[in-house]
Amino acid sequence: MPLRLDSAEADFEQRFSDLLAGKRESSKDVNDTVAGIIADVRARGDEAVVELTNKFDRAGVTRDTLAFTADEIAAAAAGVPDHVRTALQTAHDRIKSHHEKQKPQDHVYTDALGVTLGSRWTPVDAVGIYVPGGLASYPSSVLMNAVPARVAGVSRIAMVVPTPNGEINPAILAAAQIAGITEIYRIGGAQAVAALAYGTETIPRVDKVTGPGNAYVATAKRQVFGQVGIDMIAGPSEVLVIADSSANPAWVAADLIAQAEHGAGAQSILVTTDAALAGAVEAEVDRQLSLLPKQAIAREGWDEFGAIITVATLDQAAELANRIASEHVELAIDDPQSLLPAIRHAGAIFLGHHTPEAIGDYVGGSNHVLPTARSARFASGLGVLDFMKRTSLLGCTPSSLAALAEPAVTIAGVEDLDGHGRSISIRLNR
Ligand SMILES: NC(=O)c1ccc[n+]([C@@H]2O[C@H](COP(=O)([O-])OP(=O)(O)OC[C@H]3O[C@@H](n4cnc5c(N)ncnc54)[C@H](O)[C@@H]3O)[C@@H](O)[C@H]2O)c1
Ligand SMILES: N[C@H](CO)Cc1c[nH]c[nH+]1
Ligand SMILES: [Zn+2]
Repeated sequence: MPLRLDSAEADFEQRFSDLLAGKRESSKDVNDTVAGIIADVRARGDEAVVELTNKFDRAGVTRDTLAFTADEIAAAAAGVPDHVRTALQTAHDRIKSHHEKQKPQDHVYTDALGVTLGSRWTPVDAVGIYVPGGLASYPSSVLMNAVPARVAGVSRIAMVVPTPNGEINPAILAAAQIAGITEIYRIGGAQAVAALAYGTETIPRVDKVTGPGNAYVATAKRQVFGQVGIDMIAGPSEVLVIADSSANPAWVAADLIAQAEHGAGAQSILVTTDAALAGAVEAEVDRQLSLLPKQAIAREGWDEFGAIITVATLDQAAELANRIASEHVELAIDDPQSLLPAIRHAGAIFLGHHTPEAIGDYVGGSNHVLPTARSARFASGLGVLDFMKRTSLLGCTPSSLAALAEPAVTIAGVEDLDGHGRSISIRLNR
């Protein structure tokens, strides 16, 4: 049974706070396990990666088979049916076209004093992209990571993907081929993140690790941050649907199930102004779950982490959505534009009855790697800027340096840093 809350009830605030505080991702156990795995990979390199991969994924890898060969990639991709390849190519092209619009411009100008100021954008040299693959396989996540990296101009992209029982969905390799990725390793979980961050004999280290994954992957990214950059925490998937009486209960139920189906801590929440709709959606989720191939996973997620919240007004729904700061927020109302300004914290917003979140997972063109676990309060979805960095530029002439010298030397004085002051004053013709 999902949690049922009603904002009119006296204990609502307490129960809502408990929902916010609920941990789906990073228990102490996961933190400790991940710290052990990272230390092991740092100490023993390939040997640890091979051992851990065979332990957790039963992948049957050796040091020599950690990387897919070019022939393996080509053969698997060639076996993918034409309609799947076409769908992946459509997704690729739409993601690429949208992300190309995110490419930042360098900006340089000279101010009234004659000081040149500006920003220059350059790509990260080497990135590791994580493609999840424990409970499900995600060819779409290959594209969501790889396309913005390529648009940014990253020169080395190393992809990791777990191969449970030694198996890979060929569509993963077809997506990689479409996106032009050639360096691919059969590894996942915390050991893959550690290998990318610290390097092993076989896997050269990268500068940044991006991509979604389960609690082990998300925790590993947190723990290697600093050694490498990370995009954000994109952990177990979430959706929050705001619906009023204009919503179709069967459609809303289908969207809640679509996230619960991700399993491994995924969360689906309905916030509605219509108590009758709340009941209808709950019954409909039950009915649709019984038709779903992944019924057990989705039902577990819905029962454990799902919630249905009844509120008085759409403004109140928006306020709760901001406090939850969900990865995905759907506005299942007739006039989504009217509520849009009120939604301030969300990884992505889906507008109106005809925009199921799943269209954004695949072919909408926007990125599906999005901040989870309330991190949409301060983080954004994956994009081209995650694969670039901004360097500031500054240039003085003799006269603009002279004009700025006095306040600079004064501040150096109050900071008691005479060396700083001297490096400025030494240049002045006095
Ligand atoms: N936020 C996003 O953008 C986004 C996108 C796609 C998927 N997802 C999420 O990614 C996740 C994918 O999870 P998944 O499990 O299918 O694949 P995954 O690749 O993230 O995790 C599989 C790995 O977890 C590790 N692991 C599993 N159990 C372990 C244990 N007991 N101890 C140590 N390591 C262990 C193994 O190394 C295994 O290779 C889901 O939660 C899904 O919601 C998020
Ligand atoms: N909903 C997931 C997190 O945004 C992404 C995904 C990939 N494939 C299916 N779904
Ligand atoms: Zn999804």
